[in-house]
This record gives sequence, structure tokens and C-alpha cells, in this order.
Amino acid sequence: MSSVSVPSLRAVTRPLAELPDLLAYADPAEPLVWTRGDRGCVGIGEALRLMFSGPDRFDRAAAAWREIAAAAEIDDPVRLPGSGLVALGTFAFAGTSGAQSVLVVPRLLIARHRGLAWITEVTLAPTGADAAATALDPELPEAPPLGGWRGAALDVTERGPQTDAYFAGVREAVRRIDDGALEKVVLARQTVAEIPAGDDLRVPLGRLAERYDDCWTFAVDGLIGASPETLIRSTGGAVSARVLAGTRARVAGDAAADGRARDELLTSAKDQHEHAFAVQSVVTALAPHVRSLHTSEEPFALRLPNVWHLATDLGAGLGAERGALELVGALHPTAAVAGTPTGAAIETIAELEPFDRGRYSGAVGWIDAAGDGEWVIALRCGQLESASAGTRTLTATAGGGIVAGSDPEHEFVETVSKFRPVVEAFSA
Ligand SMILES: C=C(O[C@@H]1C=C(C(=O)O)C=C[C@H]1O)C(=O)O
Repeated sequence: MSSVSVPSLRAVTRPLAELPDLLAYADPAEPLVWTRGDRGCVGIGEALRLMFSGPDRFDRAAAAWREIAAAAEIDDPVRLPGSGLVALGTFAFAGTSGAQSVLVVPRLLIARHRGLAWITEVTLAPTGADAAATALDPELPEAPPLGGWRGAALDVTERGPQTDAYFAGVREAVRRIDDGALEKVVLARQTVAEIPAGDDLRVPLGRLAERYDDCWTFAVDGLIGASPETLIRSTGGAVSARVLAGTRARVAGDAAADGRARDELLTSAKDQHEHAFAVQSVVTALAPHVRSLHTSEEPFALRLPNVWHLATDLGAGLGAERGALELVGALHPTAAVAGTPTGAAIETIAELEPFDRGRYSGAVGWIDAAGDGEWVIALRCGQLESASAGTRTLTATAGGGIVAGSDPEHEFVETVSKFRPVVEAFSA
């Protein structure tokens, strides 16, 4: 971005006296949402939208954001990560994807961090006029009335040409792994459904936020889901990440069998091995950019409503002059969504998956003017597009790591568990 075209934004943040019900304020048709438990934000309207594509999309977005943040006029007495100027974003998985990667600066942002809440209004800075004279304190708008919900029936167990291609891909991946071409590759499959155009998307978002309270529930530019995997969180100089690899379906209504599924995951040599690879890939990518990198000693079992995951948390101090978006670019794609080694895995995905992943398994999150932000891997999600006047298409994607000895049938069943958050959230 040349300096001539840098828009000059003005952001005014004010604390809110009461804690808002964030989701209630989201746009029913084009929600802009980032929430987990008693934290998060909801955007209303758009002050600015930046679009990127290609292999250098992260670098160009990070550079553009640095310039915009530097040029912005920010009146922010709250001074917390996520107050002042904020953009929400979603980035495509592949550098070759036809899907746009976007950063959106909402016109209004209502945010909450535990017991504190604030509102930020962003406008194009007035030129020539006395900015102070035109500035008004942003006010909480009326929440839109709750609309209807008819939902979509996503069938994720049906077999057909699409699943045939998935099974063939998994078998071929195992063959290539046996031949020594690569160690691990993550293969995914897609399913498509239609929802009525008038449906109020706060309904599925509310379900996701309630059921998946250990996950980040998000809605950015039609990408809607709840991800358990923190790619990077960088706030006030502290960096953290959560690496997941290794999955078992939860067993509903049978605590003993559910406990056995968890123990089997914790003691599986195959899963521990795959997990170690995923952790190593994040450590290697992150190490040059941070100080005092440490990981939880042993992987732990993360319990979600649909699955158990082997999980490792990482913590570090931020190195000099790095913002969250630069770290996202350095980390993406991790072995959790591509494989090992990365280059061979990306090529294998391009050859064996018969579709463009779009934003699935890319990054979704937010960034503020200081470079603080939170980004998760876009998993357990679906992308909504406008189809015809009356309907919108929902494309949901889920996958899993293929390693030596992976069984295609078993991998298919694992994807069914990973589709569950979206299937249930969008059901009638
Ligand atoms: C690829 C997905 O999930 C990833 C793959 C996992 C696995 O193979 O065990 C576990 C968590 C995620 O890192 C997905 O949800 O689509």
C-alpha cells in the first residue's frame, strides 16, 4: 500500500456503564462477531474493508495495518487490548485460493472483557475541520429484533461422489506416506446446504457460543464457526498458542466409555507422535519471533462437547517489533492443518482435495492498533455466500491428519465429529 492511499481513520472509544449482551447487537444477516465466554466483540457496519490474496497476503495485510494504525487518530481512555482501532479478519488457507482474505474495520465495535465493556466508533478523520468539534461520544445502538430461523439440514454421513473422492484421497495419502514422500498430511471434505436468506444468523452463533464456551465463536465476512485452536494470541507483550492434534469422538451418555476414549487418546503412540510433530512445527515457526518460549510438559486431553483433542499450550514473551498479524503469517500453515513437511503437505492437499478450501483452516481473528490480537485456526466452521434471492449457500469443511497406518473409514468418522458444531448450530 502506498502512503498516499492510507486512509486516515478516527477511532473514539468510551467505556460502557453496563455489560452488553454482545450477540444481541450483531447484524442478523452479516454478523461480525468474536466471542468466548465473558470476552469478545461485535462489529456493526463497516468503516473500512481491505482485501488481499496470494502467497504474501499475510505480509501485505500486516504492512497495510501498520500504516493504517500509524495514521489513525485514536481517542482511547480504555487502553486495553481490543480497545481503540480494531480490525476483524479472515485469511484463506492457500496462497492460490480464489477466496479473498479480508480485514474489516467496523464502524461501531461493542466489546467486553470480563467485567469491563466499551464501545468504539470509527469514522474517516475529518480533513480541515476541527476534529474535536465534530467528535461525539459513541452510543450503544438499538439491538435488532430477533428474526426467524429455519436453518439448514447438513448431511455429513451420506456417501456419494464427494465422499468417494475423500476416501480415494486418504488411501493415496497413506500410499505416499508409506513411500516416504511425506510424514503427515491433513485432508478435508466439504458438504453444502442452503439456508433461507432471511434467517437470523445470531441463532447459530448463540448456539455455538453457548455449547462451545472453550472455543472462539466467530463470524467474519460470512465465515461462521467455533474453533478450539488458538493460532496466536499476542496481548501486552505476552504470546500464547494452543496446538491440537489427535482426536477421539466423545461418547454421549456413557461416562465410562467416554473416559476410555480419552485415555486411549492420551496413551496412543500414533497420536502422541502426530501431536509432537504439530507442536514442533509451531515451536520452530514461533521461536525466531519470541523470547522464553515454553510449552506445557505433557499434552493434555481437551474436552469439547463433540471431541477429545490432544492439546499443548505454548507461552512466550513477544520479541521486538512484532504484531499478531506478523506472527500469524510466520505460523501459517501449521502441521495441524497442512502436515509435515509443510511444502510437500501443501502440494499433496492441492493434488488430493478436489476443492478450494477458501478460508477453512486459514486464520480468523482480530488486531488492534498496537498490534495486539487473537487469531484462531478457522476450524469447525462454514462459509456462507449469497446464492439466489431467497437462499444462501453454506459450505462446511472438516478434516484430519493422515499419517502412516491411518484408516480411511476411521478418518471419515472423525470428520463427522468435527462437523458436529456446524451441523447442530445450523439445524432447524
Ligand atoms: C483439521 C481439523 O482439525 C485439526 C486436526 C486434528 C486431528 O487431526 O486430530 C485435530 C485438531 C485440529 O488441529 C478440522 O477440524 O477440520
